[in-house]
Amino acid sequence: MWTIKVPCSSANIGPGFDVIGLALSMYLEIHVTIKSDSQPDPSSLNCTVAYTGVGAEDIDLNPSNNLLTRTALYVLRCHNQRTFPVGTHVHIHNPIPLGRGLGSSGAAVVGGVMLGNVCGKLDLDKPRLLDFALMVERHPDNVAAALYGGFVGTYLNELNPEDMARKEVPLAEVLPQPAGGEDTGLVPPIPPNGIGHFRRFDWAKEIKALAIIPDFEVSTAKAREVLPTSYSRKDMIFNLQRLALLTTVLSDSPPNAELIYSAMQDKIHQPYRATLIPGLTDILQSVTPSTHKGLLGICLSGAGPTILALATGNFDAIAETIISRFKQEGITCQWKVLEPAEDGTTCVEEPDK
Ligand SMILES: Nc1ncnc2c1ncn2[C@@H]1O[C@H](COP(=O)(O)OP(=O)(O)O)[C@@H](O)[C@H]1O
Ligand SMILES: N[C@@H](CCOP(=O)(O)O)C(=O)O
Repeated sequence: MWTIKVPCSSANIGPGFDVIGLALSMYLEIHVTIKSDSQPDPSSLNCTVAYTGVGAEDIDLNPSNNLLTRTALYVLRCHNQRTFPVGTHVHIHNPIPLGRGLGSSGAAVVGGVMLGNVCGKLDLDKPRLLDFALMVERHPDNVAAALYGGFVGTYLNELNPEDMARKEVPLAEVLPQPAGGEDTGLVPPIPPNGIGHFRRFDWAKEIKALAIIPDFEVSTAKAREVLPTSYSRKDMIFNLQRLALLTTVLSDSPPNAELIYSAMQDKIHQPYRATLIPGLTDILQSVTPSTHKGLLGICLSGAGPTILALATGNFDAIAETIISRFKQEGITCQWKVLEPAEDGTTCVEEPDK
């Protein structure tokens, strides 16, 4: 039996759109058992899936549709293994809210790649696992943070123009088979080596991440559709100037609230996403280190709608202000104080129970 644990993540941290990611201490857990004395069952690809945790009613348990197991199948098929090993059972326990900007899909993809690695006894290293994950979810910020842990900066190699034009690579394209349909026997596209690159930054131990999670979903795909396809030089310079400081000021101990707050300002995604998230602009402008002691900076988490407030304390008061602003829009929220997840994805073999 194996237990795979993958942290959630908060991408962008203000100006670092599609670049910066922070792994946080809420974990997707995948428990894998393989009973090889079972009967082969080609109709289920030899795999049964159970799911507990958030959004259970929305998650497809068919292994050829479920994002996590389908990603594992992609990895297996790239290694000429058409199905899961006979008798595979995958229990997914997921506390990461879906479609809230906390990297649930990135965690599922990273977990799926690791699942494929374990089931196929492939022994792939993390750089190669990153290549596979990036073929399915092309946001290196979430995926590298979830896989490696900590606070990371990432970039993708320049892809050919056709691939560059596609911001998301649907799994249907990497796994050429209609979901639930007949196995065509085709080998899916093998990822090139070293598609994504990452670098870990230090993180000041005093800084915690307060996540205020509204009770509605914004799909990442939808939150990317509202973004412009080109930007003014002025707005790009605004973000680059702040991003250049951000990675360093978040490692300074003690943290400097004034610098962090201004280094977390953004002009290339949050203003556009405000059309999908009532109250966002007001929250980002009105919750500051001068109004709230302990606050260092505030941003949209990933594609939203979660708000991420970096703070050293006073979490209740900060959360209460943001929750009451959302309440004016008829939106309820939950909140959590999270810490950087330093270890990233882990996979531990345990004796069968
Ligand atoms: N553990 C999981 N197992 C299967 N599918 C998942 C899992 N986590 C997320 N997903 C899929 O990813 C979708 C959310 O992805 P996305 O819109 O990118 O939001 P997020 O910001 O949470 O990553 C879910 O609706 C679901 O289809
Ligand atoms: N950089 C991406 C990150 C999306 O993160 P998610 O947690 O919302 O999936 C973006 O901002 O679109």
